[in-house]
Amino acid sequence: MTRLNGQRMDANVVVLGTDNVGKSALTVRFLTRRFIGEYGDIESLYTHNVVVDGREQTLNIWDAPYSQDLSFESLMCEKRVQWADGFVLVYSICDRASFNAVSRLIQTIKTTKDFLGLEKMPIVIVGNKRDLHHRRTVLSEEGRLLALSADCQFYEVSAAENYHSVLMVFHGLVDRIRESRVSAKKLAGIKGIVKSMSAVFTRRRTDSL
Ligand SMILES: Nc1nc2c(ncn2[C@@H]2O[C@H](COP(=O)(O)OP(=O)(O)OP(=O)(O)O)[C@@H](O)[C@H]2O)c(=O)[nH]1
Repeated sequence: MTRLNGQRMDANVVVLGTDNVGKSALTVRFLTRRFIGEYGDIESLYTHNVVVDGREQTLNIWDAPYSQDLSFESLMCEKRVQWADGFVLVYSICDRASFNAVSRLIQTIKTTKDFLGLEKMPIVIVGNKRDLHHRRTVLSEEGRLLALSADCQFYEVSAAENYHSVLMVFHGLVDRIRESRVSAKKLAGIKGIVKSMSAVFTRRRTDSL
């Protein structure tokens, strides 16, 4: 989970999406600025230090596999939601099924988060392989609309061709994680005030009896 000590923040990020959408390409591009083409299909956990808006961050990034087996996927989702401070959900703009899977993943994450009683989970949706626009089957508007309806951020990128847009994805998620931490702190503060006020009133009422 996220830790804030002064200016430094640690955050856990899960990169998720169906096979072949470019999860590893996106992650490796962010970590190394490079696109190497083939990545194998091993699950990986990386730690990376970045500076966002002048503040240092340590990101733990889990490049996670996806399962078609929905019961296994929901079990895994519980583990991931417990571990994560935010999600990068990736689809390929040339693969409609991968887009539909992102839509399902958002629902599964939200249901799991509610089940675990957690606060809002920051999510960024990424339509990858923008360079293959001649093979596009998912319109940008569809991605944008999905993000709007699920209160997520949206980016279309090409991990193959562009580092900057990939950087924006991770910086965007860091911003969202920070925002959600600030609102969680405020909420905890308000809850604390309400709790102590109701304790005072309860005491007064019992004293006057
Ligand atoms: N043209 C193009 N190809 C890409 C892009 N991103 C990834 N690829 C290619 O898509 C294939 C899959 O990329 P990966 O990064 O391995 O995808 P993944 O989602 O991690 O795949 P799994 O390991 O199966 O889960 C590879 O051949 C990449 O070279 C992109 O932006 N544009």
